[in-house]
Amino acid sequence: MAVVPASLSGQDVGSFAYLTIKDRIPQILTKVIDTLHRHKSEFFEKHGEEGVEAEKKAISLLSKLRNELQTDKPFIPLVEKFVDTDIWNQYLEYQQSLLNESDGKSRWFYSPWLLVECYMYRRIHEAIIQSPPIDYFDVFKESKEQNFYESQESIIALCTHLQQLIRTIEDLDENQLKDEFFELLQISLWGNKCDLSLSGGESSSQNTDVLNSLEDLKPFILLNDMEHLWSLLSNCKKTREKASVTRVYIVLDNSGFELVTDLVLANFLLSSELATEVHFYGKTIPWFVSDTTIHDFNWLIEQVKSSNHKWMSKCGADWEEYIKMGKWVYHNHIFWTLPHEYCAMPQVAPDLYAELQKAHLILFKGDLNYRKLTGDRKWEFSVPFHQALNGFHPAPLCTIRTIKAEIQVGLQPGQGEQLLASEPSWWTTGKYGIFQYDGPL
Ligand SMILES: O=P(O)(O)OC[C@@]1(O)O[C@H](CO)[C@@H](O)[C@@H]1O
Ligand SMILES: [Mn+2]
Repeated sequence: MAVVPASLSGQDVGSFAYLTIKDRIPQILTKVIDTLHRHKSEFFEKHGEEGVEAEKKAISLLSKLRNELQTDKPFIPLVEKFVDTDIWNQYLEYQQSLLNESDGKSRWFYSPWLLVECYMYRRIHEAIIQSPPIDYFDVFKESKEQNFYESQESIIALCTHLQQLIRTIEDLDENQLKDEFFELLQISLWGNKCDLSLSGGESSSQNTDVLNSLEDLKPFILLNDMEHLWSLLSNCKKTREKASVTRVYIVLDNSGFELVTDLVLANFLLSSELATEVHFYGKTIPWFVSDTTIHDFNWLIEQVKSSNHKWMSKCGADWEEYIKMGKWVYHNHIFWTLPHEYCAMPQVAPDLYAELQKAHLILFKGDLNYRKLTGDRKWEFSVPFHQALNGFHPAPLCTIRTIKAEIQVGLQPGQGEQLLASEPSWWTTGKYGIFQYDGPL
């Protein structure tokens, strides 16, 4: 086993992990409770008194959770039987055993930050599934939909751009096609600024003109491996035999505007023939406020399709067609909402690892994916990405992430330290972004 650094943790007072556990997570929980309150009459209309009782139960479970968090109580096992309950409880026991070896405190401020945050979202889900008949309710749905509605203008601009591009795509030479690819990659990168967990669940939509801001944003791309993605995919296209496939997997992050940018990119991959199939992975339960579930995915495509705007609705119709034809495939797997780092995937979810090995390229969207890829550990800035992946190499992969947590590897010697000295919060605001590739060059 390779030696790896310690996990980020709320133990480090003043760190972003500490502030998240102290302020942001309780704020999100309070918002969840408030959301349930506000839906009381809807639950009554749908389920009568039973619905109101269920709402009360969910709220009391969530208030208890908030109290456990704020008084730094030990983690308790999950109780409700669900597909991942046993794996979760085993992991909690394992973490407890690690802590027993040191000071024995398996609690909110003493456990690895990644576990703490994942545990909180899993406990929210538990409170909901313990409260039938409202056990289907997505407490973050409203915020995700709001993000989509508030980004309408940018979405229209993006869809129009895509449709114009597709019309002339066959006339483009290699360099022009590459430029377009790079442009859509960057849009997908900056789309990741809009997550709702960083903003404590408050609205964080796309209202700047991202298409026209790309040049201004370029200096903030700290690592730029876009060229590797182009060589890889254009090479696949050139060497591909008739009837053979190029599969790109996108491990999705946030719904709303970010998801639109990812779908636009996925559409371009097919239209340019850089890929012949795009596979998407979302979350099986509501997660980190804005993460995409199958319901969000279907809902958003339906919304895009039913838009009054000609080009936007054309996009939605095309996307639905890709799904019907099997060119776009959406997958679910519980692994994505477990607390494990990705290097544990071959042991914990060998079926998923085997599936990922079929990809020609995997794109990991967003900050949480980066944290899980690198184990959410205190790596030195200059440690190579390949090393931080700690054996996770299912296929060539690239992370597309705006930096929103105190973890970054693969920088030039001194680069991270310099940023820290001039701008202490540089790595928690989403101002900077990366395309970081690992795979054959
Ligand atoms: O994965 P995403 O949506 O890009 O970001 C998730 C995030 O908001 O959640 C964590 C804090 O709650 C941070 O790691 C990160 O900023
Ligand atoms: Mn997210």
